Amino acid sequence: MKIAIMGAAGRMGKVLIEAVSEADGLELGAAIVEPGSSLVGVDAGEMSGVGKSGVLMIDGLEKAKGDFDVLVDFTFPDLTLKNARFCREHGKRMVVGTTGMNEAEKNELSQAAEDVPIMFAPNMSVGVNVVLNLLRTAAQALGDDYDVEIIEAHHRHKKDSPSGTAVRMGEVVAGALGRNLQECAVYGREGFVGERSRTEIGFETIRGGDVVGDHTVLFAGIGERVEITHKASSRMTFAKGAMRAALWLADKPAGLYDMQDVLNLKQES
Ligand SMILES: NC(=O)C1=CN([C@@H]2O[C@H](COP(=O)(O)OP(=O)(O)OC[C@H]3O[C@@H](n4cnc5c(N)ncnc54)[C@H](OP(=O)(O)O)[C@@H]3O)[C@@H](O)[C@H]2O)C=CC1
Ligand SMILES: O=C(O)C1=N[C@H](C(=O)O)C[C@H](O)C1
Repeated sequence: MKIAIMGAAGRMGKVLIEAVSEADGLELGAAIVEPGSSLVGVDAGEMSGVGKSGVLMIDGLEKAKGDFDVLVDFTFPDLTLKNARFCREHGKRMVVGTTGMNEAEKNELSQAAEDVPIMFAPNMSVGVNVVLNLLRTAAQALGDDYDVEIIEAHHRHKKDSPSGTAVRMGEVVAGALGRNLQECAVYGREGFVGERSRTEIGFETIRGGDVVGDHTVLFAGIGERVEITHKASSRMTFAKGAMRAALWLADKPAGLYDMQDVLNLKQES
């Protein structure tokens, strides 16, 4: 199966090229960089440090049309949606890791999935997807007596906030508590904001240095606190998840899937 990597020279792009080179059953078909990039024409394997791949980087998905089966896209919302329109038109599968999409953008991605299989997840690590199930269990057991706060930390270059993973964690906890995240989320606090309401879910964001991705969900009760934490120490954990998803999509019909489908972790909510 041939893989195209969008944003090949990005933090995730480079690691994804390495992951393709290590995966059984997958082959690098194309590596796409920003138009005008000085990396156009450079060997993608050499750029990512895995040695010559024979695939020269290009600057446009249309130039790769005949060279791939699955597009792996970890970039930014506008570009991912443009690529989804292309994949829909040309019958290509997609693995999407891009975060920071608003509701309208997510809807647009699901429309593309009416015609092609797309796996879309804010975090492709096995650990985070297991944590999502732990969070559901904890929230159901602890209930409304425990205040929920979600704290995430990422590297200084991250553009979206809070992280896609933190938002998904919030959705899972809110769902388990019978709340609507859009109504109960509070993002950061500053000034004389008054006492915390009992039903809010707070989000705190830290940005700095080279933190790959830390997430903690705090359930704070009277007399005790429960903290469920995941720490990513290498982007390879996300890249391996993306490869697993690309292989999993091979025999799937059109539709929007997530990493819990790939890992067979889906639970009744
Ligand atoms: N789902 C998951 O498991 C994970 C998701 N992510 C998400 O992945 C996304 C990317 O993260 P990260 O790799 O750190 O970001 P980067 O900014 O490092 O990577 C994005 C890359 O896309 C390139 N790019 C810009 N425009 C184009 C274009 N028109 N065509 C092709 N490439 C283009 C950028 O080039 P340039 O820099 O020159 O503009 C950059 O190299 C984020 O949304 C992040 O949250 C990250 C990790 C895990
Ligand atoms: O931008 C990142 O780096 C990451 N983004 C994802 C997110 O927004 O949740 C996943 C991971 O935490 C790394």
